[in-house]
Amino acid sequence: MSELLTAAQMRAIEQAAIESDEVTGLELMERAGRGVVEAIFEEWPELAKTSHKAVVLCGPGNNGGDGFVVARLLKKWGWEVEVFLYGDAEKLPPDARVSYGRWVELGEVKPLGDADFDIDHDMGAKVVIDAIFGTGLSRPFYTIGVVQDTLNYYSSSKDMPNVVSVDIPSGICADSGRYIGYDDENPFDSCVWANLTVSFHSEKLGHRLSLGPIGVQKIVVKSIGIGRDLKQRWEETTPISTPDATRGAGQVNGIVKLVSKPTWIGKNYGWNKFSHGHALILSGTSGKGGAARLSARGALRIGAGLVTVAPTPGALQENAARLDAVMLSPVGDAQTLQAVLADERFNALCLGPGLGVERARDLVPVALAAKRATVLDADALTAFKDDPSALFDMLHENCVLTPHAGEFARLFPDIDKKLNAPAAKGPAYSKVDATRDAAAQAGCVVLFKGPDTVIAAPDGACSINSAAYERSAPWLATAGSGDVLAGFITGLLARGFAPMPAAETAAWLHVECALEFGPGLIAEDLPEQLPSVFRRLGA
Ligand SMILES: NC(=O)C1=CN([C@@H]2O[C@H](COP(=O)(O)OP(=O)(O)OC[C@H]3O[C@@H](n4cnc5c(N)ncnc54)[C@H](OP(=O)(O)O)[C@@H]3O)[C@@H](O)[C@H]2O)[C@@H](O)CC1
Ligand SMILES: [K+]
Repeated sequence: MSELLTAAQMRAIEQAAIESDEVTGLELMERAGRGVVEAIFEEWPELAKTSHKAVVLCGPGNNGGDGFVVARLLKKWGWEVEVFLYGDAEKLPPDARVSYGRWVELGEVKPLGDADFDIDHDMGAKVVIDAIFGTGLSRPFYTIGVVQDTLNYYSSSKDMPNVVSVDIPSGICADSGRYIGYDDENPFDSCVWANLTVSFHSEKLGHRLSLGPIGVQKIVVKSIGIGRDLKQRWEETTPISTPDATRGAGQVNGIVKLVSKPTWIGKNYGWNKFSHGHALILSGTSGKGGAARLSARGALRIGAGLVTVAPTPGALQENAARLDAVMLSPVGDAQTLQAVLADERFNALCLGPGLGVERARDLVPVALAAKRATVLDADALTAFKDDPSALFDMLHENCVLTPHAGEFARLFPDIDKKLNAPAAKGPAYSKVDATRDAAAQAGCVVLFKGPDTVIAAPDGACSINSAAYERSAPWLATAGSGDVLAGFITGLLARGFAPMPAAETAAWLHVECALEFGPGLIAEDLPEQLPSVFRRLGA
């Protein structure tokens, strides 16, 4: 899994490299600028063949400094380059000031303001470089709305210059992926939309969270030669908490991981069905069983040895008519569930999909008291909206909560309020912050669904399963898709996965199944893609 950094973590890493005399800040800036030019020529190889025109928009910090390096390198490549600066050259930070000085030997610098931009005119450029703000964006910017609109017009129109953002599109908070600004005050309350974004060393959280991917469009990460192991670097510079390999992505001083292809999905297959665990999926009344059946199918396909659905007695016939490999055990009330759970072989439980809120209120306490690995989704979360702390008091470390945005707001209203307050300054409160806070409050793993699914454990371990860029699967937002995900997690818990890796692996496979099927997907299709996904993974 690769690391996703905050602006502060990136700065600390750069600082450690600079302080160890490994490299100077100016050298890093040169490498960053070179990385941008390389990425442009890799993306559009025809641009490297003859000279063209570029417009470079530089801002008041080191992001602008990178822009001056890009301008110089393109000029040396024979291009015509027009450079604008937003801010005062005398106030540039030292490295950016040097880069500015090197550019000034080659060409002029015009002030960047709205008057300099005409939205109908492409300035004859093939590429416009957005080096206005990077990881240092600290507040909204209002004064160059026309510039911003012009760039967005370019990037979304054919035969207009390509917009290349340096590090992150200006306006996006590198930590949260949110646009910095007040909705009601900023008429241009969005960021630059790029055609290509070139970042350095590692992706930042903002490339993956919230609206970040919409602005970023395509992300390329270039090395700036500070390649020493990130963990080692942190150990040298910061007190470290020991990462725990048994907890999936683990935690290295708060660094968030990007969930990637599991390497071990097939490795713990045992000898027979009994060593793959037995998942119990609680279900609802007659006519409401579809969601739990989807979970059960997911749990079975992902490798649980046995799966039992437990509907109300009245819904037994309906379920018997629909299920074959999945077994049935009627559960009318809490007492019956307690008796069923006396069988220790049920090692993973799933409550929520199609369960009904009343029934959830009765059954969840019994299920949690049994201390099995437990997924709570849908109705099992909504059931506690009036008294979330009653639920939190019962939860234990082997639980996974899987709220979507609405369920999250019901269970964690204070956290949700913070997350949805306007991002008035950077770094803004992010979905990563929110999910970590929720996991700490709940005392178990929380998987906060979305195209940017965030998974966090109470100790701060956190990862993002991103369905963006090459893994974008908007058709995954379909009825019942969450029920299948709950089933995937339950199935992996039954197989003995710990909650964090179970949630991460299930979320990754869920997106993979959607990609495997493509548009037109319905929830029933998801579990059926697992065999070919597993084959591809060599599981
Ligand atoms: N460090 C390194 O060695 C390397 C860094 N690299 C590059 O540096 C970038 C980070 O640089 P950075 O920290 O200088 O931040 P950056 O995004 O350029 O802007 C900060 C400036 O903008 C100002 N400002 C903020 N918001 C504003 C607003 N709304 N309206 C107006 N002004 C506003 C802010 O002012 P302040 O908040 O301090 O008042 C400050 O002056 C990073 O993204 C990467 O591209 C690479 O070269 C590799 C080596
Ligand atoms: K930028």
